[in-house]
Amino acid sequence: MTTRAEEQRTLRADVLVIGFGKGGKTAARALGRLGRTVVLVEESERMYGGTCPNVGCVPSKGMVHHSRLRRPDDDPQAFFEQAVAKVQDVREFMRKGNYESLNALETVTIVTGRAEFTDPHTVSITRQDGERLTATAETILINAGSRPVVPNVPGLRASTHLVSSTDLLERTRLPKRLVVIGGGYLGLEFASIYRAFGSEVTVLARGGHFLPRVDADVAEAVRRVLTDEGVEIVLGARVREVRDDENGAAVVYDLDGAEHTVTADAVLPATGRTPDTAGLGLEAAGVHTAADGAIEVDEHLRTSQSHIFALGDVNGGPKFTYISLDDSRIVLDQLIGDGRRSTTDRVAVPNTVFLTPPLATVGMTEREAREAGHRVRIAREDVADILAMPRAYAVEEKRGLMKFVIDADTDLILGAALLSVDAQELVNTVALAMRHGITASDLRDAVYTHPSSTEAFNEVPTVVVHEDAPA
Ligand SMILES: Cc1cc2nc3c(=O)[nH]c(=O)nc-3n(C[C@H](O)[C@H](O)[C@H](O)COP(=O)(O)OP(=O)(O)OC[C@H]3O[C@@H](n4cnc5c(N)ncnc54)[C@H](O)[C@@H]3O)c2cc1C
Ligand SMILES: NC(=O)c1ccc[n+]([C@@H]2O[C@H](COP(=O)([O-])OP(=O)(O)OC[C@H]3O[C@@H](n4cnc5c(N)ncnc54)[C@H](O)[C@@H]3O)[C@@H](O)[C@H]2O)c1
Repeated sequence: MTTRAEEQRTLRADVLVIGFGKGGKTAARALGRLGRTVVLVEESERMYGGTCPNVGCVPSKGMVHHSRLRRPDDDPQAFFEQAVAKVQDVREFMRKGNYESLNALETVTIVTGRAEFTDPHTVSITRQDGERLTATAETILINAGSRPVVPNVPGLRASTHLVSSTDLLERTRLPKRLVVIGGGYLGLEFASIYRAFGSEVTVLARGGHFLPRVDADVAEAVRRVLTDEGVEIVLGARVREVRDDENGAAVVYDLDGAEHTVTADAVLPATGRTPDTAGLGLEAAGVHTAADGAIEVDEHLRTSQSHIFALGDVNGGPKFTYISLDDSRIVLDQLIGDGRRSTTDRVAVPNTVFLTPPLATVGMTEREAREAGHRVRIAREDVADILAMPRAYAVEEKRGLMKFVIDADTDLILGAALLSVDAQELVNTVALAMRHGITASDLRDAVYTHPSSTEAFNEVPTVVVHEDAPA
């Protein structure tokens, strides 16, 4: 697409945005609507809208959905191909929508090319055909995202079977055997998706504890769901080497002092993502980075140059779309508000790993609550036993559990872990309750629609399985 901007060679604007991610596009839209001139630079025309709608949250959750529609007599390969096509249609719809909604604003100019600072107010933009433009602005927002980390395992980078999450969302060939290195958000979501599509899946997790960020009882329930579906989870595996041979990639790992090998058609490293700052020319701008490449920011997201802000994954904060969105609120508050909003305002931020059923968590674990000095009451129930929640039976998803960590002295909710149908929605209600000091008893006594999953809250807080003795 050729935009108005690309007919000119030097662009001047009030605000320059580097990267079409959630934070950048939200700020660009708000500022453009207020009459500020904005230049938004995005490296790839396939990425209008950023990671989330193109190669992240939305297509991966589309794949979760489609993988669960497969019936036993569907041909796995044909079914998979159709699912990828449907998910890519949604991506295309969103990509276009993202482009058109911003391009429709007279004040906003989208430039497709890679931006690199040449001084604190100027970037040079290189388009794919090699043409160069310059853009300069008083205020600059960096929203360049992150890229996957590929661990330094001999043979992994050279393997023809190495895949990224993006490859797995776009390719139309279902891998017969998928090996995932890493047992975090991405690794477990892709393991669950590809197993449901019919792949043999092995997860090699390096720690001895599965899901160390949740309590052991919750982690065990998640492990059971995945292993019952046929995902093989190897804990404490140290991947030593990847060797391509005639059967695929031989992934060699150490476990308990012995060497093991698992063969795969596709090997997915899911070992975290790192801020995408190499090549941005941050030194020329005088913008400081931390050792891991993250742009250093204060609680208002200002970098070491006070007119340059960093939003989203690139600033080293939690890597979620809703955090990038919240970053845009903070930056907008600095530019057009009263400047009081900051990252320290964030309380009870929920997370969801989109397994089936999803695992959603918020606040403290049982262990963290005790470490923080609380006298803890634990309420917990298996989903199949929650009489107040017939929805689990109606939709035939009775797996999982709900757990609340409650302050036994104040009745305030300190945290929750919900492995349940609809958990990605339920957790937002718990988070809101926590933020506004709504007690566990208030949550229990509220009136909810029927038959809904929220009704579980009428019951689970009453199922107390443990309370610490008074000090
Ligand atoms: C497979 C997957 C699933 C995920 N699922 C979820 C989920 O369910 N929920 C959730 O909240 N989060 C999820 N995430 C994380 C989420 O996608 C990211 O946290 C979020 O998209 C980060 O957005 P951002 O605003 O930082 O920038 P991004 O959306 O990453 O955008 C950055 C943009 O900058 C561009 N760019 C980079 N460098 C330059 C440059 N020099 N010049 C011009 N343009 C440049 C890039 O091309 C990119 O389009 C997932 C991530 C992945 C990979
Ligand atoms: N549902 C969601 O919200 C969602 C889904 C996918 C991704 N994401 C975001 O994307 C980011 C990237 O996801 P991710 O799962 O790659 O990262 P992650 O940080 O969630 O998990 C990485 C895992 O890899 C392990 N690991 C790290 N180095 C390793 C090595 N050398 N060998 C073996 N294991 C190793 C870690 O111990 C950890 O368990 C996440 O931080 C998350 O914010 C979010």
